[in-house]
Amino acid sequence: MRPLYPACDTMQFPGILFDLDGTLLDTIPDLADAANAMRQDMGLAPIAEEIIATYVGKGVEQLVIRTLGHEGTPASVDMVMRGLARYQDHYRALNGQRSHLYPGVIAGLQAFREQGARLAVVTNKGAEFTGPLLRQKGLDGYFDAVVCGDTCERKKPDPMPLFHACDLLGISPSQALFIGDSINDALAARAAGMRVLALPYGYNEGRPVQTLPVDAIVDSIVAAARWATDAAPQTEHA
Ligand SMILES: O=C(O)COP(=O)(O)O
Ligand SMILES: [Mg+2]
Repeated sequence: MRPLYPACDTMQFPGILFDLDGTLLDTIPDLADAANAMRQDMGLAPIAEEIIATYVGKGVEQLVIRTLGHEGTPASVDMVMRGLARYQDHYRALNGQRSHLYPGVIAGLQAFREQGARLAVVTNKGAEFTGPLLRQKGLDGYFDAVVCGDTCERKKPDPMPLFHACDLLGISPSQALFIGDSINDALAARAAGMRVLALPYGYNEGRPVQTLPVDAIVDSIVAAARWATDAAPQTEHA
């Protein structure tokens, strides 16, 4: 019987786009330390790392707004502006200190490279912090493109940074696989017309990863590389 989707003669996914925080690196310890240092500067008590993890995902402005509004009263614009400056100063000093790679990341990136795929990072973290962090953790050599939260006019869940990454890789969105940990990744990938996988160990703004509209949940980046070759149904590329 003819398969539903004819197999293509090139590799299944010529381009793989990766989220950063909660997908490649566990960055919560440093994000939480910086957020609590900001709170202390502003006369507020520290909050638990697990709570701050639920505030991560939509970029630094939302992290600051959510962290300052933790007690239930939304912070004023002036407070948010002051908090943002304090937070950035602290994160500049703390970035990478207690962050670490998740198991299987390096082996998974190598597996994707061996498949011949071009790789990109698409993160909502600012460029000022992303480059140094990738270098510090020995990840920078794997990627042909890095798109950050302030590279494009809009962040994930908007598809704009994903389209930009595809342009930089020289592929069409339908040729890309997105690998992330949150609703922002899933919605951005779906809006871009990409296949998408989720990792269960990241930060999905406090919601179960099983609720995400993704093609599959995989345990690690190595498992994602296996899925890309074995499990994914063949699709026709534009
Ligand atoms: O900065 C954030 O809010 C999250 O970053 P991410 O897109 O790499 O998960
Ligand atoms: Mg993430």
